[in-house]
Amino acid sequence: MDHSLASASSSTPPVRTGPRDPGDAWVEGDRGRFWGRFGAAGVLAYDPAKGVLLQHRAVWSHNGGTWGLPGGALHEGEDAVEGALREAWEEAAVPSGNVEVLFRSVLDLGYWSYTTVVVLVTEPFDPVISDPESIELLWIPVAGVESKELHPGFAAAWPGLRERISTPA
Ligand SMILES: Nc1nc2c([nH]c(=O)n2[C@H]2C[C@H](O)[C@@H](COP(=O)(O)OP(=O)(O)OP(=O)(O)O)O2)c(=O)[nH]1
Repeated sequence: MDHSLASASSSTPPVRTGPRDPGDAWVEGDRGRFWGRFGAAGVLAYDPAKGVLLQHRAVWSHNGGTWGLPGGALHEGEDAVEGALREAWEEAAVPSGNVEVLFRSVLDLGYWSYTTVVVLVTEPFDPVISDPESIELLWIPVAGVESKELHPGFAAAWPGLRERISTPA
Protein backbone atom coordinates (compact mmCIF):
# COMPACT_ATOMS: atom_id res chain seq x y z
CA MET A 1 0.00 0.00 0.00
CA ASP A 2 1.18 3.50 -0.67
CA HIS A 3 0.35 5.91 2.11
CA SER A 4 1.86 8.89 3.75
CA LEU A 5 3.30 7.79 7.07
CA ALA A 6 0.86 7.76 9.96
CA SER A 7 0.52 5.84 13.15
CA ALA A 8 -0.40 2.19 12.70
CA SER A 9 -2.11 2.19 16.08
CA SER A 10 -4.40 5.07 15.19
CA SER A 11 -7.97 4.13 14.33
CA THR A 12 -8.04 6.18 11.13
CA PRO A 13 -6.19 5.21 7.97
CA PRO A 14 -3.45 7.47 6.67
CA VAL A 15 -4.11 9.52 3.57
CA ARG A 16 -3.08 7.68 0.41
CA THR A 17 -0.38 9.26 -1.67
CA GLY A 18 1.17 8.32 -5.02
CA PRO A 19 -0.31 6.40 -7.92
CA ARG A 20 -2.67 3.52 -7.25
CA ASP A 21 -2.28 0.23 -9.02
CA PRO A 22 -5.34 -1.15 -10.88
CA GLY A 23 -5.01 -4.21 -8.62
CA ASP A 24 -5.76 -2.05 -5.56
CA ALA A 25 -9.49 -2.65 -5.48
CA TRP A 26 -12.04 -4.73 -3.61
CA VAL A 27 -13.74 -7.68 -5.27
CA GLU A 28 -17.00 -9.13 -4.09
CA GLY A 29 -18.65 -12.50 -4.57
CA ASP A 30 -20.70 -15.16 -2.80
CA ARG A 31 -17.90 -15.85 -0.25
CA GLY A 32 -17.47 -12.20 0.66
CA ARG A 33 -15.40 -9.12 -0.11
CA PHE A 34 -11.64 -9.31 -0.61
CA TRP A 35 -8.81 -6.94 -1.41
CA GLY A 36 -7.01 -7.29 -4.76
CA ARG A 37 -8.63 -7.26 -8.20
CA PHE A 38 -5.97 -9.71 -9.45
CA GLY A 39 -5.88 -11.61 -6.18
CA ALA A 40 -3.56 -11.16 -3.23
CA ALA A 41 -0.46 -12.89 -1.89
CA GLY A 42 1.68 -12.90 1.22
CA VAL A 43 4.94 -14.31 2.51
CA LEU A 44 5.22 -16.77 5.37
CA ALA A 45 8.90 -16.57 6.27
CA TYR A 46 10.18 -19.48 8.33
CA ASP A 47 13.44 -19.28 10.22
CA PRO A 48 14.00 -22.60 12.03
CA ALA A 49 15.90 -20.73 14.78
CA LYS A 50 13.17 -18.13 15.42
CA GLY A 51 9.83 -19.25 14.00
CA VAL A 52 7.61 -17.46 11.52
CA LEU A 53 7.44 -13.75 10.78
CA LEU A 54 4.04 -12.26 11.60
CA GLN A 55 2.71 -8.76 11.10
CA HIS A 56 0.48 -7.13 13.69
CA ARG A 57 -1.93 -5.28 11.43
CA ALA A 58 -2.78 -1.65 11.87
CA VAL A 59 -6.03 -1.03 13.71
CA TRP A 60 -7.59 0.84 10.77
CA SER A 61 -6.79 -1.93 8.25
CA HIS A 62 -9.17 -4.71 7.21
CA ASN A 63 -9.33 -7.12 10.20
CA GLY A 64 -7.25 -4.54 12.03
CA GLY A 65 -5.42 -5.53 15.20
CA THR A 66 -5.01 -9.16 14.14
CA TRP A 67 -1.76 -10.94 13.25
CA GLY A 68 -1.15 -12.01 9.67
CA LEU A 69 1.40 -12.07 6.90
CA PRO A 70 3.11 -9.20 5.13
CA GLY A 71 1.41 -9.15 1.75
CA GLY A 72 -1.23 -7.46 -0.33
CA ALA A 73 -2.87 -7.04 -3.71
CA LEU A 74 -1.15 -8.41 -6.81
CA HIS A 75 -0.47 -6.14 -9.75
CA GLU A 76 -1.90 -6.93 -13.18
CA GLY A 77 0.01 -9.82 -14.78
CA GLU A 78 2.22 -10.25 -11.72
CA ASP A 79 3.27 -13.71 -10.66
CA ALA A 80 2.09 -14.49 -7.11
CA VAL A 81 5.59 -15.30 -5.81
CA GLU A 82 6.95 -12.10 -7.29
CA GLY A 83 4.03 -10.08 -5.86
CA ALA A 84 4.27 -11.66 -2.40
CA LEU A 85 8.00 -10.93 -2.23
CA ARG A 86 7.46 -7.36 -3.47
CA GLU A 87 4.84 -6.72 -0.78
CA ALA A 88 6.95 -8.37 1.93
CA TRP A 89 9.84 -6.11 0.94
CA GLU A 90 7.63 -2.99 0.92
CA GLU A 91 5.89 -3.70 4.22
CA ALA A 92 8.55 -5.52 6.23
CA ALA A 93 11.90 -5.23 4.38
CA VAL A 94 12.07 -8.99 3.84
CA PRO A 95 15.08 -9.32 1.51
CA SER A 96 14.33 -11.80 -1.30
CA GLY A 97 18.04 -12.69 -1.47
CA ASN A 98 17.90 -14.04 2.12
CA VAL A 99 15.11 -16.54 1.51
CA GLU A 100 14.36 -19.59 -0.60
CA VAL A 101 10.84 -20.45 -1.75
CA LEU A 102 9.72 -23.73 -0.20
CA PHE A 103 6.20 -23.94 -1.61
CA ARG A 104 3.10 -21.92 -2.42
CA SER A 105 -0.38 -22.62 -1.16
CA VAL A 106 -3.35 -21.21 -3.05
CA LEU A 107 -6.87 -20.50 -1.83
CA ASP A 108 -8.88 -20.06 -5.04
CA LEU A 109 -12.43 -18.74 -4.68
CA GLY A 110 -12.88 -18.36 -8.44
CA TYR A 111 -13.40 -14.59 -8.34
CA TRP A 112 -10.44 -14.01 -5.96
CA SER A 113 -7.42 -15.97 -4.82
CA TYR A 114 -4.83 -15.72 -2.09
CA THR A 115 -1.39 -17.27 -2.48
CA THR A 116 0.71 -17.92 0.59
CA VAL A 117 4.34 -18.11 -0.43
CA VAL A 118 6.24 -20.08 2.20
CA VAL A 119 9.92 -19.26 2.28
CA LEU A 120 12.84 -20.60 4.28
CA VAL A 121 15.23 -18.04 5.70
CA THR A 122 18.70 -18.94 4.40
CA GLU A 123 20.43 -15.82 5.74
CA PRO A 124 19.03 -14.26 8.96
CA PHE A 125 17.57 -10.76 8.72
CA ASP A 126 15.69 -8.31 10.91
CA PRO A 127 12.36 -7.14 9.52
CA VAL A 128 11.73 -3.39 9.45
CA ILE A 129 8.34 -1.71 9.71
CA SER A 130 8.33 0.12 6.43
CA ASP A 131 4.63 0.62 5.86
CA PRO A 132 1.97 2.15 8.12
CA GLU A 133 -0.01 -1.11 7.95
CA SER A 134 2.21 -2.74 10.57
CA ILE A 135 2.04 -2.09 14.29
CA GLU A 136 4.70 -4.69 14.92
CA LEU A 137 6.66 -7.38 13.09
CA LEU A 138 7.75 -10.34 15.19
CA TRP A 139 9.28 -13.78 14.82
CA ILE A 140 6.83 -16.09 16.59
CA PRO A 141 7.80 -19.66 17.47
CA VAL A 142 5.71 -22.14 15.44
CA ALA A 143 4.12 -23.50 18.64
CA GLY A 144 3.06 -19.99 19.70
CA VAL A 145 1.27 -18.85 16.55
CA GLU A 146 -2.16 -20.07 17.64
CA SER A 147 -1.99 -18.06 20.85
CA LYS A 148 -2.16 -14.84 18.83
CA GLU A 149 -5.37 -13.32 17.55
CA LEU A 150 -4.89 -14.25 13.90
CA HIS A 151 -6.28 -12.72 10.71
CA PRO A 152 -9.20 -15.04 9.81
CA GLY A 153 -7.72 -15.97 6.41
CA PHE A 154 -4.38 -16.84 7.95
CA ALA A 155 -6.05 -18.63 10.89
CA ALA A 156 -7.85 -20.92 8.45
CA ALA A 157 -4.68 -21.66 6.47
CA TRP A 158 -2.22 -21.99 9.36
CA PRO A 159 -2.85 -25.64 10.46
CA GLY A 160 -2.16 -26.91 6.92
CA LEU A 161 0.81 -24.60 6.45
CA ARG A 162 2.25 -25.60 9.81
CA GLU A 163 1.99 -29.26 8.89
CA ARG A 164 3.83 -28.70 5.62
CA ILE A 165 6.55 -26.58 7.26
CA SER A 166 7.18 -29.23 9.90
CA THR A 167 7.30 -32.10 7.42
CA PRO A 168 10.55 -32.08 5.47
CA ALA A 169 9.95 -32.76 1.74
N1 LIG B 1 -7.00 -16.35 2.66
C1 LIG B 1 -6.18 -15.46 3.20
N2 LIG B 1 -6.44 -14.15 3.00
C2 LIG B 1 -5.61 -13.30 3.57
C3 LIG B 1 -4.50 -13.71 4.34
N3 LIG B 1 -3.85 -12.63 4.74
C4 LIG B 1 -4.54 -11.56 4.24
O1 LIG B 1 -4.22 -10.38 4.40
N4 LIG B 1 -5.63 -11.98 3.53
C5 LIG B 1 -6.59 -11.19 2.76
C6 LIG B 1 -7.10 -9.94 3.39
C7 LIG B 1 -7.35 -9.05 2.19
O2 LIG B 1 -8.63 -9.31 1.61
C8 LIG B 1 -6.30 -9.49 1.18
C9 LIG B 1 -5.13 -8.56 1.05
O3 LIG B 1 -4.43 -8.47 2.25
P1 LIG B 1 -4.02 -7.11 3.01
O4 LIG B 1 -5.18 -6.51 3.72
O5 LIG B 1 -2.81 -7.41 3.82
O6 LIG B 1 -3.60 -6.19 1.83
P2 LIG B 1 -2.90 -4.79 1.89
O7 LIG B 1 -3.84 -3.81 2.48
O8 LIG B 1 -1.56 -4.95 2.54
O9 LIG B 1 -2.74 -4.59 0.34
P3 LIG B 1 -1.82 -3.59 -0.47
O10 LIG B 1 -2.56 -2.29 -0.43
O11 LIG B 1 -0.51 -3.57 0.26
O12 LIG B 1 -1.78 -4.17 -1.81
O13 LIG B 1 -5.89 -10.78 1.58
C10 LIG B 1 -4.24 -15.09 4.51
O14 LIG B 1 -3.26 -15.52 5.15
N5 LIG B 1 -5.11 -15.92 3.92
